[in-house]
Amino acid sequence: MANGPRSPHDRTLRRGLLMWALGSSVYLVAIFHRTSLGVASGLAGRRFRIGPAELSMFTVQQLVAAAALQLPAGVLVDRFGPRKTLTVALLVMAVGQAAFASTHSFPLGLAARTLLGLGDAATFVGVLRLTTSWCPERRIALLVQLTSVLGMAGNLISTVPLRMTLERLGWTPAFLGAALLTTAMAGVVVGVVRDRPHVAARTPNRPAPPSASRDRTEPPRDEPPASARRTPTWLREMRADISAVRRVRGTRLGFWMCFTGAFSFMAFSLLWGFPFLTRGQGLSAAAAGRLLMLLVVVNMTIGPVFGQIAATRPGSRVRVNVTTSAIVAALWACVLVWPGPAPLPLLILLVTALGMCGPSSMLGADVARTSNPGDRAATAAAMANTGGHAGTLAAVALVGAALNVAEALGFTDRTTYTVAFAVQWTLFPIGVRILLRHTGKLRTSDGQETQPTRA
Ligand SMILES: N[C@@H](Cc1c[nH]cn1)C(=O)NCC(=O)O
Repeated sequence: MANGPRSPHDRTLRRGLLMWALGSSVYLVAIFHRTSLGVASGLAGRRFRIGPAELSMFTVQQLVAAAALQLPAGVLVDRFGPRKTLTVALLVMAVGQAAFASTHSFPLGLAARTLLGLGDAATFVGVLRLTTSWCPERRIALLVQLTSVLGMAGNLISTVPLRMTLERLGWTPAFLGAALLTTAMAGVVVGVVRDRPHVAARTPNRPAPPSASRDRTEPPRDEPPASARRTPTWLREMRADISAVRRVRGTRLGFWMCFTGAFSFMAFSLLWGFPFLTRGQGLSAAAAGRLLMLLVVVNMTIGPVFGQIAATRPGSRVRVNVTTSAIVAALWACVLVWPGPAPLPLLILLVTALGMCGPSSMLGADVARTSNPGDRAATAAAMANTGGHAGTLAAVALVGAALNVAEALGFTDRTTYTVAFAVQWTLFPIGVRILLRHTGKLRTSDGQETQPTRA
């Protein structure tokens, strides 16, 4: 009977889902902050008295901060637990958004966006660690994709609802309100989130005992040499954790899956998609906005599908990731060689395929997670996610540099954008080639992809 007494297992599962939901809400808040400049860029230009180049610096600065802190954030999550790290991340984002709400100075604005990026860095890996600690293994891949779906909801809130709030309340109250809500969320996390079931049963910073699934190549932790003993213990242990995770081949494979899966989609959705569609392809602002909305909707729809595939057929994660990237690369090639503006159905196909890239790159984080022991889940996922950040920064920089050169040479808008996006296209063959090399290493003698397990 559904109403009968619940078993301890059911109770743990329910609490696990509550923890996941709370963690994912933190991620939603982070994605809201990450994307909140989109509809506010016109207002920001007037408020800070800056042009498009400085405006894009806000986004790039935020990305660089998130990328730089990604790996340390993963290690901190594994060491101090998701509750503390998610709380600090929320408070850092709240301070960043409050500063962004109050200042008119461009350098201070940049500092505020840096804080937003730093806080953001800990959220995805924090939720991932919370999920792996609380939920059964067979549900994790799907829940991680659903986390991303909720993140996209944060992206949606930062579009029309944020624009309406900005119009009604104005810049400072709207962003201060967002900062206040973020602080309130930190209170909820402190009050409700617990790092794992039965806290008392485990040691505080090392939740799981060394497990049989740890990489066999990992050397024993000998006494460090005298020179190394001058380094603080926490720093030595942090370095040891990072290098242990890096040595696992599945982590490196996950890195390149994230790199290849994320770069084009992220550069398009965060910065260059809108000008490409309007100035490069001649669409109206409204039509370009609808295509960017389609990108988010596809991302949210495909996430659960890829999550289910990862949960039931983990051996196909690499294939799904590579196939998605190949489709996107082929569609980009069609759009870029099309004589004149590409037809709308082709652009719709391209944007739909780009929307699949978010869930596809998440598969890389999942491969890294399952290739490492559970007490390094966040570090492993962070290392893989760094691949996505590195690819995104490379694509953003390549497109930006190519735009500058093409504009200086006096090309038309369409040619300028075609050249710039052709340059970012070159990252596909590079990423896929390295990725496939790592896949080759992951195959066993009978040709099957190995299935690394986690603690
Ligand atoms: N789907 C990935 C794409 C990405 C972005 N940066 C690095 N990879 C993703 O959303 N990861 C989670 C995140 O919030 O970074």
